[in-house]
Amino acid sequence: MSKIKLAVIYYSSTGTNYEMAQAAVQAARQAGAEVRLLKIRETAPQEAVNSKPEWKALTERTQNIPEVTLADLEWADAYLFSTPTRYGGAASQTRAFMDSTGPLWATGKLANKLVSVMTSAQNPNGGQETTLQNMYISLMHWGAILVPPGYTDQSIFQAGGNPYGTSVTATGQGVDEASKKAIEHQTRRLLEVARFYLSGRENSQQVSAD
Ligand SMILES: Cc1cc2nc3c(=O)[nH]c(=O)nc-3n(C[C@H](O)[C@H](O)[C@H](O)COP(=O)(O)O)c2cc1C
Repeated sequence: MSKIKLAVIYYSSTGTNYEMAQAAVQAARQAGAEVRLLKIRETAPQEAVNSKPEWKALTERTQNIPEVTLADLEWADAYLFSTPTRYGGAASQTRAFMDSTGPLWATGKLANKLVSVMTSAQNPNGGQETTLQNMYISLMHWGAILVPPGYTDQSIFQAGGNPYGTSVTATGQGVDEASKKAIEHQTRRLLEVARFYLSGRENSQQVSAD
C-alpha cells in the first residue's frame, strides 16, 4: 500500500495550535506518512496582527508555511485540524476556510476523507468540547469519516481526558508534554484508521475488478 497522505491544517495567532500541529507532523512522519503542514489564511486586518507582538512574531516566523488550498484537500487521504477556541467555537479564520470548500464539496471530493480535530483554549473548560463538536458537525456534511481519539490510550486521560480531540490549555508557555503525547496518539490513531479504510477500499476494488 502507498503512504497515507496526511494534511495537518492549523490556524494560530499566538503559537499554540502551530506547536500542536508541529507535534502532529513529527508523529506522522515517524509513522511513515507523507505529510503536509498547512496554515489557514489570516483574515484579520494587518493592523490587528501588528497590534499584538506575539501575533506579529508568529506571522513572521511562519511566513514560509504554505497556506492550505482546495488542492491540498483533494490530495490528502486524511486531515488533522488544529484551531483555537473562540467564544466556544472555532476561530473565524478556520470557519472562513471551511466556508471556502463548497466547490470541492459540490463535486463529492471531500467525501470519505479520514478526519480528526484538536483545539486550544485559555481556560481548562473554556469551550473546547463545543469547538470540536462544531467542527465535527461541519465535517459530517463533507461525508468525512470521523476519527476522534475516544479513550483509546492512557495519554488522553493524562492530557485532561477529552475524547473528542486533544484540548490544550493555552498558557502562553507552550504546549505541555502530556498534551504532546495525546497529540501523538491522536495522529497515529488517525493514520491507523486511514490505513484500515484505504487498504480495505483497495482490496474491494481489486475484488470487483477480478
Ligand atoms: C476573540 C477571542 C475569543 C476567545 N474565546 C475563548 C473562550 O471562549 N474560551 C477560552 O478558554 N479561551 C478563549 N480565547 C482564548 C483562545 O482560545 C486562545 O487565545 C487560543 O487557544 C490560543 O491559540 P493560538 O496560540 O494557537 O492562537 C479567546 C481568544 C480570543 C482572541
